[in-house]
Amino acid sequence: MNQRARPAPTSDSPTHQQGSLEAFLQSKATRPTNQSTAKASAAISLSTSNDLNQRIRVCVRKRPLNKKETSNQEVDIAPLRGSRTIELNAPKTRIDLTRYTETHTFTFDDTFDGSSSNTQIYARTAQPLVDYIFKGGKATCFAHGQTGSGKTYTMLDPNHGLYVLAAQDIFRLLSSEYYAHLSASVGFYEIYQGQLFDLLNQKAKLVARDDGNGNVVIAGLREYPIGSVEDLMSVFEYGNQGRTTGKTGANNKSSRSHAVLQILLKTKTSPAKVHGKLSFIDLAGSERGADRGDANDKTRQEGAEINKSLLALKECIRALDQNKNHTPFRGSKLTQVLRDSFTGDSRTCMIATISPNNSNSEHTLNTLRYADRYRIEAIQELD
Ligand SMILES: Nc1ncnc2c1ncn2[C@@H]1O[C@H](COP(=O)(O)OP(=O)(O)OP(=O)(O)O)[C@@H](O)[C@H]1O
Repeated sequence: MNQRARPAPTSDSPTHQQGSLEAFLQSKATRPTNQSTAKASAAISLSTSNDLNQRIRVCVRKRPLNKKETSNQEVDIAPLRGSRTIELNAPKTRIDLTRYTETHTFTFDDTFDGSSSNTQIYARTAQPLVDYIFKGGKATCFAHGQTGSGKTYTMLDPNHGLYVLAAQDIFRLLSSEYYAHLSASVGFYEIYQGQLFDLLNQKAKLVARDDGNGNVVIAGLREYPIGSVEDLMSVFEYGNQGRTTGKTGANNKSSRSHAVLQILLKTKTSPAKVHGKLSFIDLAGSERGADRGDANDKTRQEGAEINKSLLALKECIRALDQNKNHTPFRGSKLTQVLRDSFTGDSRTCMIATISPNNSNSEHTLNTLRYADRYRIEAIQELD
């Protein structure tokens, strides 16, 4: 039986029992903060090597086999070959029921296996983006992959997600005299069933608009000033409690929405100007009917909407890949919001997350193919 971790909002009337962000932060102020997770990270190199300075980087992260997969005697069918190449040995069955293996090989900017930590991944994915926003740019780091493959673990894990590691560097840089004119603030929203909801403002409905210069503006989004890593973690904790998750056959705490956490660097002038923006996007996972387990209507409807928006994202990647004049960004709220991550001089890092086991080979091939398309787009840009 499918169980929801918490009630999900309906499209036109989001349900939420959350108090305000201020009340939440006040209640936390009386509790000790988790200092151990906010240790200063290794020194950031402001002159990152050239291979990390591409406009688009595409990396793959393979998670370890989980307990269930191991006890089902599943095996890892996606060995890494060096630091950039991954092989997928997909099990196949012929019409006469004989079995064979189909091998696919892909090369990306970086590949990581189950032994890689978030800190190692951060250094090759989001850290260069932190550098970039301090130089005045816009950057996006997003995770894409099937349900249960490790997107949330990578991007938005409350203690060691890439956003925490980025915040450690951001506040270290902000504490230097060189950046004394800048301050940070955070916005956090989810895209659920084709609509935007503010996770820092009791799920108020938001509207995505084009500002006329090709920039996407989320009208009404609450931006909360933050002065430390602990501040950001508390604000995130509050917002994350409102995020729509549910239990599916593939993941006990599956994200049923796309979540966007954006950290803004602003000048301390009046009015303040946006100096740089870094968005972390944790996409809801692509799923098949079987992944949903014993799903109710709502879970099925959510799954259909998730797949529809991810399909729109794939259409955009395909259009970019084929150099089409028109890229269908208007195809979904997700692609509308992601639009300025794909165009202009913004920097983007896609982390394609995959499951290693044989029964997910179809999904894994699909994820690797789209990540590959996106990378070809990046290479064409360089030519
Ligand atoms: N690299 C990893 N090392 C150890 N455990 C991991 C790793 N990646 C994911 N996991 C574990 O696998 C489970 C699923 O991960 P996660 O929730 O991040 O998947 P997801 O891709 O965000 O799924 P969904 O799309 O359903 O939200 C979690 O229990 C998580 O802790």
